[in-house]
Amino acid sequence: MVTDFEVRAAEAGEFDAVRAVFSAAMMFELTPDDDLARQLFEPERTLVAVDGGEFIGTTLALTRNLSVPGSVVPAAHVTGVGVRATHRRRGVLSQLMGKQLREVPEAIAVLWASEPAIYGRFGYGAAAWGTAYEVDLHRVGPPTGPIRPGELGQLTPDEALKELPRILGLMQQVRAGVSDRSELRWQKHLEDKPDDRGGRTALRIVVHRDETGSVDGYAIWRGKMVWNPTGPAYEVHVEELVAPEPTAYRVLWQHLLTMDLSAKLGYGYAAIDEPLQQLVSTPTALDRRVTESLWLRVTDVPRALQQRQYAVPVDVVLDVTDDLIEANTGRFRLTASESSVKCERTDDPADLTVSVGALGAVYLGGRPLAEFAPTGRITEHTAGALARATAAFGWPTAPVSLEVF
Ligand SMILES: CC(=O)SCCNC(=O)CCNC(=O)[C@H](O)C(C)(C)COP(=O)(O)OP(=O)(O)OC[C@H]1O[C@@H](n2cnc3c(N)ncnc32)[C@H](O)[C@@H]1OP(=O)(O)O
Repeated sequence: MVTDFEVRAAEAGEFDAVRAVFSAAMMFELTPDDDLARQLFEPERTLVAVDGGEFIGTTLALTRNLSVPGSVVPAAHVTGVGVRATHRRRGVLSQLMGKQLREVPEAIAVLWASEPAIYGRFGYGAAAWGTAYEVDLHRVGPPTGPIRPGELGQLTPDEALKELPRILGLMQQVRAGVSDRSELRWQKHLEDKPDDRGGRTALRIVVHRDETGSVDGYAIWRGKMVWNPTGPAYEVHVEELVAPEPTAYRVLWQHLLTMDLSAKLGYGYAAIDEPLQQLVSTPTALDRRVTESLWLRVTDVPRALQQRQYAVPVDVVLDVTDDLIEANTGRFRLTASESSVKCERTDDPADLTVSVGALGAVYLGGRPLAEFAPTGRITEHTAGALARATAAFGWPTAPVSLEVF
């Protein structure tokens, strides 16, 4: 064990040192200056492990909101987790993560994991599962239907900065798991540095307009020119498609799936229940690969359970186990009706014992609570309580996370 290192909040001037640790751990080259990333740096929400003056580990908690069933709430967006290879497996991450999870003011924390094996031990659960598509455009059978002249248009990044945040906000009302973006974060999202294009074109931002001319959906994509001996086989790479309104959704996908010269389309952020599967004639041509996307950690049980909505009324006493956060352990009564939700500590006997990791996994309504019973992470003490709680924690649409942060 490394025992003589210090874990503390970063200081304003330590952006470069923090970035150097993370880039070394993740094996990517630093770009010379990244002005927007520097402006987005939140030193007081960044923890560093320092050993004799050397930075050996980091973790960041970004200040952002996340949609959860029936609401949009603050969620610590954890990223930048890295420990120098020379100091691995000596407890550095454990110290950083323990301090971070005990101290963040938000009732939940979320992250995308580089490797799924890392975060379960810290009480995170895989709360949203995403689907990556690699679409065979010759086979897929795209959606069909009329497209009015003027219904589709293209925006510059500056124009997009004015229109897109509103659409993302509407999307947060439709699906859990969607993170908001501040103006600065939107600028970073649309920054489009040539080095980040991976051999593809610059960003193209296509929008759908409703009959009044108002933007109600958008797609951000890039193309890649590919010529085979037999002819063109271009690739369309969709980076984001947000269209909560059904016509906008259909028309945008119709547009992208019928792009001239193209043979393949890639999209990495589809939901498990992505409606596109119902709109194409050959869903198998979407070639779907399912992976965990958003991991979620409940850091304050009563506050977290009280700030989401439930699919059906419920009254259940949960006995929560949590090895890391003492205040989370014990019995809590969750009472939810159509008009109110309450979660309070209680001395009443437990209906269910549940690990904090299982609570995180079901928090966004993407996994059934009952799935965890055979794993030992949930025990039923009152007959029928598991079925009732499973129905309440579920949600009609699956959560989706639209970006790796
Ligand atoms: C949200 C994000 O930013 S995702 C990015 C995560 N970062 C990376 O993947 C970069 C490369 N890797 C690293 O920087 C480091 O190896 C880390 C951060 C993954 C782990 O840091 P360490 O300081 O080595 O972790 P630490 O010593 O505290 O390990 C705690 C436990 O987790 C286990 N563990 C650590 N890393 C891994 C891993 N990649 N896979 C499986 N288990 C792991 C350890 O074996 C240890 O288990 P134990 O308690 O049973 O002995």
